[in-house]
Amino acid sequence: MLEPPLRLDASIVDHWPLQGGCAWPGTVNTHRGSTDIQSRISHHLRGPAPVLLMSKYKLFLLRHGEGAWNKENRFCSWVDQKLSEDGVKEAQDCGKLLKEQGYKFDLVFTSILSRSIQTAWLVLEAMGQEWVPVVKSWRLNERHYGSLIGLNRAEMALQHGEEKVRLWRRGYDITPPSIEESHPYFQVIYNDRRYTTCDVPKESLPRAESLKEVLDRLLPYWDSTVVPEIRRGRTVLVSAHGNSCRALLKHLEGISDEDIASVTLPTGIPVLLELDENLRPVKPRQLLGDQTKIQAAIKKSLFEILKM
Ligand SMILES: O=C(OP(=O)(O)O)[C@H](O)COP(=O)(O)O
Repeated sequence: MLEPPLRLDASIVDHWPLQGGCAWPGTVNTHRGSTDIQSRISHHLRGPAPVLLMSKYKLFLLRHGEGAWNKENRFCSWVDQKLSEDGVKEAQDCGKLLKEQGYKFDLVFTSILSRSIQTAWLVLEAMGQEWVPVVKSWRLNERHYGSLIGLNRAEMALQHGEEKVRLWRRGYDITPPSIEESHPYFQVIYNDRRYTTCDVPKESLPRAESLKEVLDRLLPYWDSTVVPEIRRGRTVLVSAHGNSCRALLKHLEGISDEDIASVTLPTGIPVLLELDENLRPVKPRQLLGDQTKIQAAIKKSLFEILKM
């Protein structure tokens, strides 16, 4: 069997032959104690009596279709933007693809931001599965980008330097400056009725988050609400955001704090994870769809964020 590469980097994105549409997560670093699916699988394949890791559950993660502010290159975060025309099409195409491939969902989880909910609806509609329950939680919201919300990333780079913006965007435990009451989107966000429905008082909701803090607020919900459904054998779709999905991938795949920087998800592309009985991946994640387009989108995003 072809040995997978040790890390996802720009050259691997370029040259590594995709196997069955798989994108191998950039994670090894067993010395840091991360649980690493590559070594788990290699271990099983190299052992005297190879044991095939059994896929017990299928889980789908989806970053919503393109939103208006994705197009304008602005930090959208907790601002409730709708999908752009292209984003609507991405979500519909995603649903068509999942239908063609014969997948059936039992339950969908979304954030309480419209772009993830609208994406879930469009996917279910295209699949003819509109009746499937959709459960919403703020804990799947996009990362709270604090005072950066609404700002254009390219302008930010000119003002603060590319390195600073790269750290704010991809440093695992770097929290951007908090949103202040004088911020143009403060009232828009915190006076929105949806934030009175959360399982914490409005005053305790975040004012800025690192990716680590996203994972910290997401995990209790994941463990208490989503995991039991997966264990019951339900096929779950999580329709969420770039960073809430990255946080989940980090958790499920045991990606290191460093390597998560180079994991990026294109909008509207479903990610299939096959998990064992302990909810650990048994094979590389699969980004479903046209592999040439997917790899081009990943490359573009990695170049833009990390200049890789
Ligand atoms: O709203 C956002 O992501 P989303 O489009 O997945 O909801 C963030 O602005 C993503 O920003 P980043 O890619 O700089 O982390």
